[in-house]
Amino acid sequence: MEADDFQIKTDAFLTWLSEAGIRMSPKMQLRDLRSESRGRGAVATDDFEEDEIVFSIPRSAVLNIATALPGIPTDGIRKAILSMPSWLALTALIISEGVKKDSQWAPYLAVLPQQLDSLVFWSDPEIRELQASAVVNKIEKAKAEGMFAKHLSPLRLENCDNELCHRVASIIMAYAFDIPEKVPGTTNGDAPNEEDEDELVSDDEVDEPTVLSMIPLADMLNADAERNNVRLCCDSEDLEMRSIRPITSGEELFNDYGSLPRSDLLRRYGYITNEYSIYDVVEVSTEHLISLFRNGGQYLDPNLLLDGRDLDKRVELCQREDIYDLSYDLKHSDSDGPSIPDELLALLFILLLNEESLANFSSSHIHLPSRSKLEVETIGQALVIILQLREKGYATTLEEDEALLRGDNLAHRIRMAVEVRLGEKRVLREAIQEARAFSGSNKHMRGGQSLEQGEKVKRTAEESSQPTKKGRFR
Ligand SMILES: C[S@@+](CC[C@H](N)C(=O)[O-])C[C@H]1O[C@@H](n2cnc3c(N)ncnc32)[C@H](O)[C@@H]1O
Repeated sequence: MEADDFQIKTDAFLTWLSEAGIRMSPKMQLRDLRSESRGRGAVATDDFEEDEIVFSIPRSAVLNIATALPGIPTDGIRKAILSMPSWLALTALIISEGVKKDSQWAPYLAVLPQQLDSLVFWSDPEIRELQASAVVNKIEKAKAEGMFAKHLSPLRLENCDNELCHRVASIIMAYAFDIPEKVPGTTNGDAPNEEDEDELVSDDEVDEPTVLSMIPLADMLNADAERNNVRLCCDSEDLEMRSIRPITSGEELFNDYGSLPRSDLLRRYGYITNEYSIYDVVEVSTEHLISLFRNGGQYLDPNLLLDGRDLDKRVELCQREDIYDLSYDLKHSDSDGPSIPDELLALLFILLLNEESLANFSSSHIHLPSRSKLEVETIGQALVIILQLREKGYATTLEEDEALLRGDNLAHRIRMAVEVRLGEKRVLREAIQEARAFSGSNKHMRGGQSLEQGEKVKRTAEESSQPTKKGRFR
């Protein structure tokens, strides 16, 4: 019964696509990929060369503020929608179209999902399985509900409750595109004139205004990190999905959702694949790091602690040097750089500088040392402690998570959560290894002398309980 319903909706959508002027290459098909847990998706049924049009969509078929606002009958509601943040405006428009019997987009709206696995729909126990992942603080369900209450409730749209608002807002997060407001090179869609062309040259630093849009069919494409083979092009009158490399018959057509860590992919799209693990990150909170230098005497040598004024002075220096951030992302090392970002090393460098070097640095405005000079032994040792503490914030170990995933009794969401937290622990282990290898001179560091003797930084409890780890501080 459900399968029939799925196919009926797909067929009605395909008919609508053609009536709405969407032109599909005969070399592609919209397919039912539920057996592979990917809902609908598009597949090549013949080879494509690079830069072929896979399908094109007239702007009139797109659902956005330009096309859907005129369908709102009340002047006051139109004005209110125009003054909202773009995602809320689009939420209001989709909800309004959803209750219209004669909506121009009805067959399209019917293929959008009723249920999603984005993190906003997870229960508290499910979210707890993400453990110390920073993504937990980015879900912001209550904040979204505050926005619904402020902006959408006053419109009194039919059926508009938190559940529907979350569903529509999450569909927008996973399905919508930001496209240029105008066809590039034109003013309000007219042919370019000479003045505009001059402006385009001189203003190329200025961001093009964009409009958040639901683009039928373009949003039926799945994504899988580096496997993307098509891209939406917005530089013609019609929007065009084009191949970005040769595609062989039978390949799925994959769009690019971005280089997202699996935590964010899960939050925004409700799925993960191994392909995205290369983008995994771990956030190290600056607040936690600073508090360790303020009162973390049970982990750091008490001689490395700083009083409030000294800490404030050093934080101000970090801000002056433009390396102070609320958090720092660790990642897998790759051709773009190492696991630990330069800015985090620079922050620790300033926190660990001895008084004399700090005074020189502070007054003379000399530049921060280069990366290789920041890879100082003392900084590495402090980092190992900071990162091990970060790792201990997760309730299970990397090895326990690996064992859990070897079993086949995990519910879908729990398995995804374990994959995400395990991916973060792998990044942490890599960063710890990287920090352990720092061997630069401690000359300008506080307590440098003793640190070289391996006595100033206390071993963490974890280190002493893991005899297989290299005992740098022993
Ligand atoms: C833009 S839509 C793509 C169309 C979607 N498959 C459908 O049937 O409506 C994005 C959603 O597709 C699913 N998706 C995309 N790529 C996927 C993949 N590689 N594996 C599993 N699900 C995927 C996720 O549910 C995601 O939120």
